[in-house]
Amino acid sequence: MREEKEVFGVMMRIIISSAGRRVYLVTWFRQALVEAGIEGDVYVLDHDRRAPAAAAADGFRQLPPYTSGEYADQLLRTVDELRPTLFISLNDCELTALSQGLSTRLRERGVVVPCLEGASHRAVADKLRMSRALTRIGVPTPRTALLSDTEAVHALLETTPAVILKDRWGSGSSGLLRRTSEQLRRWLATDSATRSDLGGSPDDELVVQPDVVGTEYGIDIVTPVRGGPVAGVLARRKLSMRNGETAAAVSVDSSPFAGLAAMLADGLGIQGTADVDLMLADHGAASVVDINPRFGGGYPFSHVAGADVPHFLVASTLGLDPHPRWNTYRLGHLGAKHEGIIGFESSPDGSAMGASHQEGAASWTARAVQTT
Ligand SMILES: NC(=O)CC[C@H](N)C(=O)O
Repeated sequence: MREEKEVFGVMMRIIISSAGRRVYLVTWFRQALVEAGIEGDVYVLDHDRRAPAAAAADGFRQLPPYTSGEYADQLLRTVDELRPTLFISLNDCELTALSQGLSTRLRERGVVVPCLEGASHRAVADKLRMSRALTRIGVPTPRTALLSDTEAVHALLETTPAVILKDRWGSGSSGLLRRTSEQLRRWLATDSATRSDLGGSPDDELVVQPDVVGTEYGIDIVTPVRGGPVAGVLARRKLSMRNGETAAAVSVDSSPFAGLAAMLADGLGIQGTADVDLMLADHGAASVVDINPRFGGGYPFSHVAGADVPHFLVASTLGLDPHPRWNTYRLGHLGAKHEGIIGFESSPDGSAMGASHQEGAASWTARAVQTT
């Protein structure tokens, strides 16, 4: 696929579901289409009709919450209406639904849906299961025990001076607490009725892991959208976190992570892109602490350094050769996230309708103008 040549006759509609605040991804997918000369558009689906990403998209449809019995049927109706070529989700709950059969129903409609299959998805969504699954496929990961499994926790405390506790089903570092092993031993020795609250979650919803001293890295493992060998790995060293997401990071050479990426891609059956957090201990050993089978909060740092995963995913969906530059980026490039704001064209009741720079939105604007 060459930027300067138009790909005649190809019309590609991309749906980014649960796009939320990730305006940049909508923009980068739209750019990927334009730069490759592919006619197409990017639609956003979200429960929140004021989701910022909706304002950056060519079109928007509101969906019920994932917990609603209406969610799956409404999603299928929306897909039948919009007939996308590629459907990607940025939300872990939605990815759970996709991995449990919804992706099959979308694929039956001819839509390309990169996601993990059920067992692999369960393995990455649950940190207890993840540690077992990764150990089984030979990927280093911290020893993990459920807080409610007192025996396993005591055994783990023997191996480390300090531990971290985090949400078993959490994303990023949600619910993260640090305790010395001695503090946790004392906490466990206290009568459960009079114990201080530890993070607010029930004991079987928190996992305990050794507090690995080292440097945190984030990588994206990129594979073809229908699965296959690793096509690229993008890496950055995290400098700061905010709300469970990387806030500042510097791009680094990904080659030290190539072996690990291949094991994960093969062991889990990664499709498209997966965001992986790693700790590199001071003595050099890497261990995987979190896996999100989607674009995560770390990808923007690789993109601003020059990588272009949206381009690769578009090419992979259409069976075209990607431009090899998608997988190159400047090393040592520092990125820092900042606040942004986007304007919506509004309907008379104030609900978000889309942005004014797009064709689709232009008719909404006209409709809004007519009715006021
Ligand atoms: N929310 C997420 O995507 C998880 C955090 C992500 N791995 C990051 O480093 O930003």
